Amino acid sequence: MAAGRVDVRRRIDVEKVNREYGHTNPVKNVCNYPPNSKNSASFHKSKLGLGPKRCGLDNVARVKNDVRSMLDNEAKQPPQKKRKFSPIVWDLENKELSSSSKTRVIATTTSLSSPPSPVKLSNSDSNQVDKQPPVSADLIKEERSPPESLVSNSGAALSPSPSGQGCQDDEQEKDLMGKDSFQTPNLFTSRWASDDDDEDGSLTEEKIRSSSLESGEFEREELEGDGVQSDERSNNVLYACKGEDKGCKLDSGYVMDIDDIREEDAIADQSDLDVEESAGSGMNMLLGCRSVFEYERLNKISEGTYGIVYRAKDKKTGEIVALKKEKILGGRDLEEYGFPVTSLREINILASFLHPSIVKVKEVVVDDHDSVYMVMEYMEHDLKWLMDSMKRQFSTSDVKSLMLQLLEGVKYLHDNWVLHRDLKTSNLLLNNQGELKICDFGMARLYGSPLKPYTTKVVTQWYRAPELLLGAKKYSTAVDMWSVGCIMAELLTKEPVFKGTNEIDQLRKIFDTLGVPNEKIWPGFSELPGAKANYSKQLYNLLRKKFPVASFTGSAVLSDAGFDLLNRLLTYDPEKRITADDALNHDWFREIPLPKSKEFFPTFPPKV
Ligand SMILES: Nc1ncnc2c1ncn2[C@@H]1O[C@H](COP(=O)(O)OP(=O)(O)OP(=O)(O)O)[C@@H](O)[C@H]1O
Repeated sequence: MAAGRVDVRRRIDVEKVNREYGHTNPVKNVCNYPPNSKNSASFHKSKLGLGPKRCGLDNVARVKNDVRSMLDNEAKQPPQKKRKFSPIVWDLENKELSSSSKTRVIATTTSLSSPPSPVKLSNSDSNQVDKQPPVSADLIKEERSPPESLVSNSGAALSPSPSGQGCQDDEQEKDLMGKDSFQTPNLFTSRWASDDDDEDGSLTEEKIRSSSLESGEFEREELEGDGVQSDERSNNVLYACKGEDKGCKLDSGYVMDIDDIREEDAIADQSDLDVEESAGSGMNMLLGCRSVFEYERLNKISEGTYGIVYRAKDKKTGEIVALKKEKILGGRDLEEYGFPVTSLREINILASFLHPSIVKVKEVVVDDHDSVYMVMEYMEHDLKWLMDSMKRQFSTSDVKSLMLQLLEGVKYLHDNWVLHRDLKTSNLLLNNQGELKICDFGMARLYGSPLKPYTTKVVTQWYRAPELLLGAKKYSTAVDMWSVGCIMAELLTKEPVFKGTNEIDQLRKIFDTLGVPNEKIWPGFSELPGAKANYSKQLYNLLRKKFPVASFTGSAVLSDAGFDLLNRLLTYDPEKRITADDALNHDWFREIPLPKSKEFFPTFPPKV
């Protein structure tokens, strides 16, 4: 094992877990939730006071109270090493820590220096009207900092063992789970041994049916001898990609270089916590989790940069779930951390959150190859796929319903100090109950005050805010709100609104539609690194042309109120861009046609 790598194959110290989490009953198995809690999310929510009732919380003082009570509670616990804020919780063995000189994880101790400003109608329109009430003095005075409660003790428990039985050795497993509750998996004959699926990435109805007949038999023939290559194959995806242009080209022309994340991590390293500080406390993310063999793999849904998503069935309950296999990309992440930072972020954040608009992580499971899988509620569609396959556009009331749910989710994230940083239609899932949920938190991170420099290579290019494209290193929640604006436009027309082929072209497309910004409408614009370049000379905001009040051609129409919301989302100056909270209260959602209720939302043919 390379120096500093996390040894995830530790056994659980059941007694320690019981001691740490104050269990009166011994931990039986699986993830270390306290008695009566159904899953880690509810555990963390109840512990952090961030449960559903707190959704929409915008009172910073209340958050601080949560932090205080959390800290008080912690003070009553046996002495532990204190951590600074970190979205990442893991467990390292101290001896390994000392052997690595560079074992630091990204984190931020920051909070927002400038509170949300009054929102003005802006963009390249020269006549800006201040239509919003001033921000309350209390809010401005309040020093905003991320609640420590959010970042401590979060994360599901993970810990693969070399035994192939998840995190326990055989005997312990039998004791904890009941003698016949666990079927010994054969890695080399299981569907989980291979990342491959059908050539077209999906199974036919017939194959899905036959694969569900009896797990094992069908797969055994299909995948004999395939397992050993699976990790190599998934690694090769990155290497092949990196060989080309140092980055991975994604669905919408977005190039994300793994080095960008590292660059960001290095920036964050300068003042944030190091692993050593985090190692002494927090949950072991790999502690006590079940094996992936509890699930029968059905078909591959998607393969992205950071993970492969499968549809799978819980062998015990028959429940259909989505399993995201976190890719171990090799390189520094693997050598120094033993696990990709992006995956740690995603698991840690998702396991901490519980909101109807955020995809629910049920548990984390492992296999014998040290692969980690996030088990999520299964959602039938993502909005990108849906719009690509739909013949008609969403109606205005459909779009309002989707936008409200999206804004609720974004508000929840921002209230809880998280920037998603990769909002796009393929990261918005929709189920047949008309529920929208945000997924893919690989790029998400905590934010706080004072603003810190982060990498600008976040957010898929078409949804990337102008401040990021122009190289601003300090940014905040407004980057997500720009993406929400792009998503609103796309939901109305079924087409991405700014479809640049590269970063320069992306800016050109934005400027061609909204006009070139200037110091008057965006103070500080001219100081941005990219502002000197010679872009378009187009001075006017032509957005209304793309979204007229009426149309005789069947193209998207937008009322004045709807256009006002879109314009406020696609406002150049991040300080003036509308917040999720204000957007939720926008008049557009109160005018006819009203948002469609979820029960009446149309259903669509399944993806598989
Ligand atoms: N819970 C889920 N239920 C159903 N499908 C899902 C679920 N989560 C993700 N997917 C599908 O998998 C796709 C990729 O998921 P995700 O974005 O989390 O992976 P990723 O590797 O980070 O992808 P990318 O590189 O595109 O960002 C989604 O667009 C969606 O189609």
